[in-house]
Amino acid sequence: MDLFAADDDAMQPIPVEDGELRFLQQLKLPYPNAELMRRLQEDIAWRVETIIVFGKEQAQPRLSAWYGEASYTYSGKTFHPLPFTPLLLEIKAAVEAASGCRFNSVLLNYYRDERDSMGFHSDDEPELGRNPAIASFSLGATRRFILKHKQRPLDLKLDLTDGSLLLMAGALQHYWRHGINKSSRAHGPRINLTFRLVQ
Ligand SMILES: O=C(O)CCC(=O)C(=O)O
Ligand SMILES: [Fe+2]
Repeated sequence: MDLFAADDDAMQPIPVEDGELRFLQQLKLPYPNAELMRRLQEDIAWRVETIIVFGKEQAQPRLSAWYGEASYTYSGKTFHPLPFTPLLLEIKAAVEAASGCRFNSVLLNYYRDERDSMGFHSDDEPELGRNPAIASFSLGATRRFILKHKQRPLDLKLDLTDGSLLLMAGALQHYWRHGINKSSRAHGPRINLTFRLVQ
């Protein structure tokens, strides 16, 4: 066996300071991406979450859902997840095999079109522990994932394509924020799943 042969199933490092990023173009799963996308669109209990901005309730500009085994606080709200579905368990197993990390919960986000977005944040809640590994699986339309360093004028832009897996690890959440801006160009629907290990 050639240990140094190019391995299409291995996550490749993306050079970044103050943290770790790894990327895989296509996560191996027993279903085509389009079928996974359709099943998740239909079967997930999608909700519009609200957040309080300057004392006013505002709908988040996307749909979301939590599944898994542990409740979790995010943007100041505590979520009580639904139990993993068989399909989510299959995806989780594939994500764990590719990343070598273990996860017990997933936040799903559904960007309906180019007007949906995710504000800049770090996934640094105490429940995630120090230097959490977070695996982000994308389906559907390509959207640009932007990372901005908190202390230095550095940014990084990654186009997250259909079927791709991004792993954020090491001190990344400590030093960087990430988000997805609205786009002025038309985009179809996109679903993103971020797998986490909640302590
Ligand atoms: O949709 C994405 O790619 C990012 C999702 C994200 O940052 C999160 O769920 O915390
Ligand atoms: Fe995030």
